[in-house]
Amino acid sequence: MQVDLGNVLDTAPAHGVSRETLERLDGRVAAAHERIEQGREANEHGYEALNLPSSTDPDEIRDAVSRFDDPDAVITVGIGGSALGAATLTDALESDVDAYYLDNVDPEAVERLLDSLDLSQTVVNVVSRSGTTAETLANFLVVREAMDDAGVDWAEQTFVTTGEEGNLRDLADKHDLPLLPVPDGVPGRFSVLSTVGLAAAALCGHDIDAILEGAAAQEARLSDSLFDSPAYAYGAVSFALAERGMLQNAMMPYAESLETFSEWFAQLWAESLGKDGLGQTPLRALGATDQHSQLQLYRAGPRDKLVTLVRATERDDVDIPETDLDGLAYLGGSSLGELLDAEFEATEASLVAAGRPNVRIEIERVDEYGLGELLYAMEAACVLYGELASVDTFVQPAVEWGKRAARGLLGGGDFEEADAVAEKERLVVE
Ligand SMILES: O=P(O)(O)OC[C@H]1O[C@](O)(CO)[C@@H](O)[C@@H]1O
Repeated sequence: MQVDLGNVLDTAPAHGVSRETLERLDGRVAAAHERIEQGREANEHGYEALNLPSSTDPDEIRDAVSRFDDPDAVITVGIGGSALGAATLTDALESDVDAYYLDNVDPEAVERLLDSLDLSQTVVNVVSRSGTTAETLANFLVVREAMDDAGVDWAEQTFVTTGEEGNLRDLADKHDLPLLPVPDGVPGRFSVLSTVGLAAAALCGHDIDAILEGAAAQEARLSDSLFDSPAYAYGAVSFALAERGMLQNAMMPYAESLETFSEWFAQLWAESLGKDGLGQTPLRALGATDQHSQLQLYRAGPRDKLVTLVRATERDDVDIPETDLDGLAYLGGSSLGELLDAEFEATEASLVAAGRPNVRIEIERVDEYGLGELLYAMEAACVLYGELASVDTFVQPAVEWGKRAARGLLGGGDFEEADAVAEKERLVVE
């Protein structure tokens, strides 16, 4: 994996960051790295996530899923980091097992999925670190009833991934369900390289050892200089650009297989760094598609964006047949991969031409090793950014207000937040 900051330097000083600025920042990176290493050595909450390449036990995960005999599908019932990491992996990699995610409580979507599956051939992984998340528990109860209605012994086809206590732990104990522990010091958005993200991947037959090896390769690159660590280079330049007004970060992979990765990145970046009025808003984009959608804004809209362009340098390819269509003959005889690469390079140059800073991240292939590298590097980049911004990277207090309001609206307790909902100002236009 490599991170190329050239296009950030090229847009400096007006809209980028100069090499001199990065060299000045490197001293703060060294101090941040020391703090991170202390946190890792002490397995402090959150920092523990950066130890997962060695602390995760792949055999424990394989043992837990080995009892399920060749399912057609796996449904992961979870939300946020309890679903997005696993989805990033299974959506990026091919498998004979279909992986689905119930990470929302849209009744039509839930019903459509359950009606489409042979539940007798479906394994269910209920994932919740806290064991109390309303959406996850509600969806589990719906899935369990659907399995009952289908005459399927749900307990035979369900395993739980959860923390040391809570409703899910109780349920697993009551029904003697197979259980994978969620590492206590790892927030959900940092848990893809743990039991949380790797169980579905293992069920789908993916090489979870290779995922961890890729992650370990980026772990080994963490150093006291951003010029020696791709992860820290990305974290430091993202921070420096945000300090200079680039308060949005468009994550734009040029690979359909990385589309869910952008969703995972959005939670990691937003929930970790959006604190104290600070943060850098992650935007989800996809190359080449969004050249025909959002690029106009990135090039000619407000000067408030970093564009992060990600690609694999190796991939399977498809030839474009020769053609005599007027004006299109230049495409014939090339390939879709060559076209995608040309679009990638043209887009990054077009952003520089418009004075819009962008970073190029390249992995060799979108395979288990490459995904492990990318995911670990983004996590380490996020932790570094949080240290440089002096925010509490590993908590998410702002999300609790809405949970209390929703619970109050459903009669789950007496919450003043629910009262505030009832007092909503209205100006309805019909
Ligand atoms: O794994 P849990 O505890 O169900 O939490 C799911 C998600 O909800 C959050 O706690 C936010 O509400 C995320 O941080 C987390 O990934």
